[in-house]
Amino acid sequence: MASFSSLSLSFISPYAQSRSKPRKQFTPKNPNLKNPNTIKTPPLSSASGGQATTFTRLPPKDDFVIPSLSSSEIKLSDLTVPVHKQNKPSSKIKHNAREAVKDIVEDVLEDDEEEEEDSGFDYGKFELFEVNSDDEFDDDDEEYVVDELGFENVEEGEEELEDEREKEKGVPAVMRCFDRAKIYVRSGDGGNGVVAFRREKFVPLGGPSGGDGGRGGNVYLEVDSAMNSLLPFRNSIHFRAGRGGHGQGSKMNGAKGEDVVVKVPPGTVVRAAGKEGDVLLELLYPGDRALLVHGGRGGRGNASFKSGTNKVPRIAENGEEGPEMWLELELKLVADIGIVGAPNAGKSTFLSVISAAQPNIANYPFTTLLPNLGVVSFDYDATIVVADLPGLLEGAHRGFGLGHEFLRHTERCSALVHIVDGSSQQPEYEYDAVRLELEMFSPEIAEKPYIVAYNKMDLPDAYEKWKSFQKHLQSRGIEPFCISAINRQGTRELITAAYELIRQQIEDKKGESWRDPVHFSHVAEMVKKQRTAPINEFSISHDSSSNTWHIEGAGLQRFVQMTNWRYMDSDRRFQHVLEACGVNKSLIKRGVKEGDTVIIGEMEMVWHASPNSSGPNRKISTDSVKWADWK
Ligand SMILES: Nc1nc2c(ncn2[C@@H]2O[C@H](COP(=O)(O)OP(=O)(O)OP(=O)(O)O)[C@@H](O)[C@H]2O)c(=O)[nH]1
Ligand SMILES: [Mg+2]
Repeated sequence: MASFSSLSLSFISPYAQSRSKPRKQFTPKNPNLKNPNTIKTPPLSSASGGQATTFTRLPPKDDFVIPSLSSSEIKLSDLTVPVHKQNKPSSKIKHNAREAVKDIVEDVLEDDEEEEEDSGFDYGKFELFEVNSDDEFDDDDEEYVVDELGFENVEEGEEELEDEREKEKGVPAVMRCFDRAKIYVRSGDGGNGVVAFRREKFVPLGGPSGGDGGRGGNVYLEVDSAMNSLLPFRNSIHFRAGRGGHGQGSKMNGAKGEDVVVKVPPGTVVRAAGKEGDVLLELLYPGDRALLVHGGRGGRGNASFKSGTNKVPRIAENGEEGPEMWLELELKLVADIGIVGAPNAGKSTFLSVISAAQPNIANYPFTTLLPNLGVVSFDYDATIVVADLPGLLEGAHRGFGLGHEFLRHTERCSALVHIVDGSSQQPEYEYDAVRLELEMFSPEIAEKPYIVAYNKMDLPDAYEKWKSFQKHLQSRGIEPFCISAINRQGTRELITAAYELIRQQIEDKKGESWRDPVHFSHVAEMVKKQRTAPINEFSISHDSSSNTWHIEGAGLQRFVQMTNWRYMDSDRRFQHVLEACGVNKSLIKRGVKEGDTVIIGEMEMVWHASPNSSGPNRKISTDSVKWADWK
């Protein structure tokens, strides 16, 4: 209350006192921007298109967990880790002659690498698939069981720890912002109405001529086909539409506030912030547009209040404040085919040879940190969009590696191409691990049609293992393709086969793509409905310790906000409305007493009971002046 009275001194009208506005203050993230109001309303094309980028650097090492080298088994998930040469586990048992030859070749290769590499770190992954044969192939069954159990325990503990660490560190900002963003939108306030009277020579008593305020600008979301990520929202997240112009004399109405159109990429899902799962909108195709919030209504000028009983109204309204909302955007890429596989399998290489996309390709895991899109054109005038996703690791569904961040993009794909690295130690194991991750992440994704492609057939190592891999998959009823992405061998056949899988769906979609862009307005209507609730819908709560009555009701609050207390007729109208909508009656029924505080929206009033008119009266700066005194 003390702060209230100090506030009132600076108020324009000696009569009026307003409670401090409850509107939230939005502090900009950038500390250099001291005043949030200095953020300019962006122009119509406020959020320009951004490119999905491929980063060639490895993510910071801190983001990945160094595996326990003492563990008896190196897991697929360990691939992310640069392993120190000296500690690298080596396979001791040769399963057969071919393995032995391979190991010799590897040893030679390792020696070469050691000479070249000064850092002592090796990002190559294939060695890490090795299973420490000491445990797995131990002849002594009992020991094996004990070892296995012991290992299981250690593994569980480690996994929990790793989970926690992963949660703590999260993923780099650029990856988080690629497909998720939180934005603030606020439509423009309406302009104020004005009190004016026509004064003209030879026109005595020209009558009221105050014009209405203009309506505030609307906020729209629109799909921009040039965008393919939500990265532009890293820099600007506040979108405010322009305020409507104030009314003027000679019945001149204020200008309409400037609209704001926030551009988003195709496939953007919109939720109200903090409400998981509550999808407000899905903007899928170019040109789709949604009206998010209507601008505030312009306040009426005194010309609009002229009536048979009041020909000289001295009243005008404030413009309605524009509604505001925080929204969460999520991008789900609209790709027909998703390329999945373990890191370094050759996914980006495959995309680069089947489309014009130029993703970065390098011989280490996690070259691709953000998904890349490519368009594949077939001879017969059909095109499909293919997405190359970051590599998947064992444990991806629980947050290991990077792939899980992007796994949900596969939800919209009609089919998957699963690339297996033929040069890995155990391609079958790599295949199984990735499939398992897909299944664990979402059974729906796992049910999508998919094609398996065994890559790097040009390498003798991969060539040798192809037959056993093929048999392994055939035994499960899957016929794998073999390709050499780098030499473009088998790639055309592979993508054509993938296309055949989804041909029907593509043709169905074709019809859809010719549809007119959809214009949604249900969100704005919903917000409007909430704000323009009937004025007689309110609830009353009483705080007996401070003798305060709170009256809650969207319609009433809006009415209070639009009442311009500068004009004397506003008070009369306000009292009349409170009487008419039943507030006074309800308060009397609930036992309101002389001097109790009544709060409606931003307004704090004192209850005065009198024989003629009982009702809440605005507090006035001097207690000696009473409503009845100046009525
Ligand atoms: N010999 C051979 N090497 C290949 C083939 N395809 C890809 N590679 C190489 O394998 C390495 C990894 O290729 P990428 O296309 O970057 O693999 P990726 O699956 O996209 O890897 P991440 O993005 O890290 O998950 C690169 O050095 C490629 O040159 C192939 O058919 N034969
Ligand atoms: Mg890649």
